[in-house]
Amino acid sequence: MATILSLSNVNKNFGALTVSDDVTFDMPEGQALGIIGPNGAGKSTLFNLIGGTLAVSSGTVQFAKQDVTRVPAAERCRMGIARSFQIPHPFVGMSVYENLLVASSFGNSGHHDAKAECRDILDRTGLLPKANRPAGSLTLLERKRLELARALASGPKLLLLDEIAGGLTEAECHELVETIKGIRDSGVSIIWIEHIVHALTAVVERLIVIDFGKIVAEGEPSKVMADPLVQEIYMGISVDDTAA
Ligand SMILES: Nc1ncnc2c1ncn2[C@@H]1O[C@H](COP(=O)(O)OP(=O)(O)OP(=O)(O)O)[C@@H](O)[C@H]1O
Repeated sequence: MATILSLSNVNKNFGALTVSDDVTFDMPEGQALGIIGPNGAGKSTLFNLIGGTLAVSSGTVQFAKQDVTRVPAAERCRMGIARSFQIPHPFVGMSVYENLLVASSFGNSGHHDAKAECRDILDRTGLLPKANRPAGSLTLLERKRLELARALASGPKLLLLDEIAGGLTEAECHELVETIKGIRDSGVSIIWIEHIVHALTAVVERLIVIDFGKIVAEGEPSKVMADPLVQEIYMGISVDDTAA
């Protein structure tokens, strides 16, 4: 399987604060990869470095066999890296459908028929009945779906999902997981940062744990979650507690 994304010794410092610390990993095309870690561990920063909204302090980012370390964010989007944000900010005065058309015109879509493609994405993300509603009138779940749909409309090869399930009810979360599984099964590579671990592990086949900007564990999700170090870092269960 070809490598879609490769990070080599990526570092990011804000003054004296190191937020990405020698991050190195390869991601095969078509993989669904989860990233977890405590608040402030540097997860969203990593997305900013992959998407190009932040420049690395050192190290390299390769996407689809090209060195994109110095490539601006808009160009990376056109190359096929799309992202959903923790807090959705759609164009609230535009319709849901128009929001997708905007994303399609800026992205990597190259669709022969962008309108038909956007309608198909609305259908796949459950937003077709809301297509002509102003984006500002959507519920939280619908806004999350729109965030996903806009990212898809840009024609991604790699989709970065930043805490997309946050704030949803259990039932809503389940609905969204099914939609993301559909995207994964269509062959789009996915990296998903999420605190709702059961939602994440329902989709991803590999998990990376970040703490203080450093990768501290990675591998098959159930094995990673059973690692005592991960339990201590992520869930506050210390090895001593379990022994008591
Ligand atoms: N532009 C910036 N300037 C200075 N410090 C920053 C900047 N962006 C992020 N940080 C700091 O970097 C650290 C990592 O932030 P980041 O948002 O990447 O963490 P996170 O793991 O995504 O957290 P959360 O789970 O809460 O979203 C935090 O201490 C944050 O305050």
